[in-house]
Amino acid sequence: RVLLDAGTPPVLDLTPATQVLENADHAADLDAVRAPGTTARFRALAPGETTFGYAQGAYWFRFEVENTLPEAVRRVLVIDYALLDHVTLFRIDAAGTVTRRDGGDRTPFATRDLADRHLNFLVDFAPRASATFYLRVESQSSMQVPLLLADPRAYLAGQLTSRLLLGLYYGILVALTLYNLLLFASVRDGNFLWYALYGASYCLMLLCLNGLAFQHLWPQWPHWGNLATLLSVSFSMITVMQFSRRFLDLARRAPLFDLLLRLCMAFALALALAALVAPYSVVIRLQTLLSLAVAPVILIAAFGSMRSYAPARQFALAWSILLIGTMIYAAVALGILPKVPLTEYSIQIGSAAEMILLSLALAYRINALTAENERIQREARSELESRVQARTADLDAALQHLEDANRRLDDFSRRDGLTGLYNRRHLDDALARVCRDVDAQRTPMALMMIDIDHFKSINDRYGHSVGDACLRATAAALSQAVANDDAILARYGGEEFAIVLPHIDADAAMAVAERVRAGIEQRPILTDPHRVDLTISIGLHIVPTGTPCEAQDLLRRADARLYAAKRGGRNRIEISTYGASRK
Ligand SMILES: Nc1nc2c(ncn2[C@@H]2O[C@H](COP(=O)(O)OP(=O)(O)OP(=O)(O)O)[C@@H](O)[C@H]2O)c(=O)[nH]1
Repeated sequence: RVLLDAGTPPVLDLTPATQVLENADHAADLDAVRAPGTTARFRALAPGETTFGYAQGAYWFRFEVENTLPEAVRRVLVIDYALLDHVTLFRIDAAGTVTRRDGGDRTPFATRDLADRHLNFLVDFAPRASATFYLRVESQSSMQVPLLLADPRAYLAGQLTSRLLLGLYYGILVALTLYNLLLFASVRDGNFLWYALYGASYCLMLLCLNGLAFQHLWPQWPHWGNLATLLSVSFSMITVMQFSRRFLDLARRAPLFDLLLRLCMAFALALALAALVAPYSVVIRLQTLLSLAVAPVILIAAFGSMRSYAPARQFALAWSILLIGTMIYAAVALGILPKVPLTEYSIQIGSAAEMILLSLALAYRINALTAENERIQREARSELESRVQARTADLDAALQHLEDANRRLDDFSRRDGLTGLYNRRHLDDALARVCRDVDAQRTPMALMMIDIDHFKSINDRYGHSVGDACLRATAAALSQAVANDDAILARYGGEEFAIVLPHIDADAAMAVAERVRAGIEQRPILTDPHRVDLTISIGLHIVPTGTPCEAQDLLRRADARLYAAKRGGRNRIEISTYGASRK
């Protein structure tokens, strides 16, 4: 029996003064439970015993209240749990009058005495009057019946604090949801969308579970309120599983967990559809079981991915905090931890921290992916650069080869095939160049035209191949004779050679010519089995300092001297300068 006196606390826990009776077949009415035999079967509640699991039948609670004060007292009877379906309160006065009140979340919200998320009934006590209460509770949800008897004003004042904390909590959830929705709109990364959907369904689920959705969103539609609870539970699970699968990249990193979560998602979706037709009690029980399975699967998957995937660490931390919050809440329900705001709201604190951490984890993941992308791009760029460099080097080498080949080809086209000396084409170019040089530097120069004497007769006598050998030997002898001079030696045609001597005066040129002539004369050509004695005739033309040098004129004049040497008896040198000539 509860006594209302001056010392009674304004919010009183009725549990110690309450008796309970379980009526498995729902059939008993007030008279039946008041029958002497049945009354005796009521048992006192154990300390803190307010939850009875998913109960099949109806529960009857019984308590007596006596107002010992000399004035009338108004109290509110509160059931501190939002989801009970049908609650009937019978009050029996001392005179035996029975009054009945009905409530529960299957009854429109407006029927409640106080506009509060918890079911409540106002009860008035006359001075020094007492009453016995029978409370019949029937629900497909989990049977939780924490009874309070409170001064209405004190109760509502206490609710203000809890409303403030809940408001703060939902504010955080809504802000995070909207923030991630905006991020999805700009970044177009599906993870943000799934996070936002998870945030929204989780928020709705908690609003349903703590009675605020019924009070504020659909007070007229209790049936929809019950359906919405089931749907929000299913969608919270579906969205959190999809978010986890995507965030942790389970399809690639842990295909088995991915498959497991996909099956769970399909099951959760099936339960959402079942909620439309199946009894609430069946669906909510299966959902509770499923959620007990899903939470550890996600946590294990997150811990498993941690080593190879850095963003999984924050994910695992976020989940751990939510689970710790849930465990603290369970510990409070089991009476292991005291019920203070920090523990009472541990699920809210845990899930708010979880949502914040997950949001940070998303940002971290984006950063990590961006860094990874940049690294790949950087590597691809440097790979490309090194390939371009390798190709450029190949190209350079090919160009070099081509240049060398061209040079060799050019050189080849300027060489005489038989003797290896420069040919006439080269001589013409070289002579023109030397002319320009000596003109510019104002130095003298000389040109020697050389012809082998009676070469035709060598051919005729020994044969053409011996003639060729003689040409090669003569070429070698000439090269040797002018090796130390700055001379350009060429085979001018047939058995005729030319030597250009740049920057040389008449005497020096004459000395070279004499050395060349004597060299050939003194060195017979030995081509087994023949010995051929050769002589040459030389026409030498000198361009003295200050005289313009003209290649064709020079050739003509040197050639003229050569013929003079032939006419003069051969094996001799004829020399001329502009305007003068001498032997
Ligand atoms: N074996 C050989 N003979 C050549 C070559 N080019 C030209 N000849 C020969 O050289 C001879 C040149 O003779 P000619 O110009 O008549 O005069 P020569 O016999 O040298 O008499 P002179 O010049 O008057 O002393 C010709 O018989 C050509 O056939 C060659 O590459 N090889």
